[in-house]
Amino acid sequence: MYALEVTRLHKHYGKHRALDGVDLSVRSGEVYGLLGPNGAGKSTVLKTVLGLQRPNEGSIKLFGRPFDRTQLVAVGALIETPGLWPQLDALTHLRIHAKLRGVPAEWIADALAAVRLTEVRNRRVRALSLGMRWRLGIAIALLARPKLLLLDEPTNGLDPVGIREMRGIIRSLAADGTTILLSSHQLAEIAQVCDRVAVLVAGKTRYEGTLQGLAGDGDIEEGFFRILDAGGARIR
Ligand SMILES: Nc1ncnc2c1ncn2[C@@H]1O[C@H](COP(=O)(O)OP(=O)(O)OP(=O)(O)O)[C@@H](O)[C@H]1O
Repeated sequence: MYALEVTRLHKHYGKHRALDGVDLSVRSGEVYGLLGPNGAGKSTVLKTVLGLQRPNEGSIKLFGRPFDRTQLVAVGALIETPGLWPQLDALTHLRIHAKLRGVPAEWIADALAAVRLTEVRNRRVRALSLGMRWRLGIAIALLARPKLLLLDEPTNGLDPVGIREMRGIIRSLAADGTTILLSSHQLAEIAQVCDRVAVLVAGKTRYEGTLQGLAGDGDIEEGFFRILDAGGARIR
């Protein structure tokens, strides 16, 4: 059973083909990594899956059915930076989002615990570390108990402690049954948490499979660069 299937997805901005044939198949319960250099199209894929961008061609299936917006209640996402108010505390953020989305207030405690922010729930955002702000963004995404969670570069800008913390959170969410699709341009990050990966180069899927398959006879990094070189990777 697939949580998400993306087939021959195209997104053009004028003459620029941001997505030029993307195929992905994310199995229910797995942590799936979307890898690729800057400009490869990772964020555009996530935005298209969320209905924030309309594709020019291709299809998206969520939980085995063709995409329609009503399925998005089961999808949580943190794309780019979380929109937070510096003067409000973490708990107030979650209360506001719960109210707006009709989520029972009792679910707030679970979202806080899932991202390990229970202790600092009364701290204002301006006094939270960058890692804690990211985790609050994830807590907001988790409020409605999504089956599929999309995370765009969840370790961007974090120090090693923040990165380790994020990794632990991703692993425990997956252990609890949430399917996770995360994008990164940092191979080492993906290698530590993902079951399978796709490598996008210039808007095309150039590899999909396990990390062992990506490594081939060498190491994962060599396999990754081989695919980038074969796909004509360049900064776009
Ligand atoms: N709204 C837009 N208008 C025009 N071009 C865009 C727009 N959004 C993205 N692009 C272009 O589409 C391509 C893919 O961008 P995207 O942000 O999806 O890449 P990415 O893989 O997420 O990169 P990064 O790792 O830098 O975040 C890039 O060349 C980008 O400049």
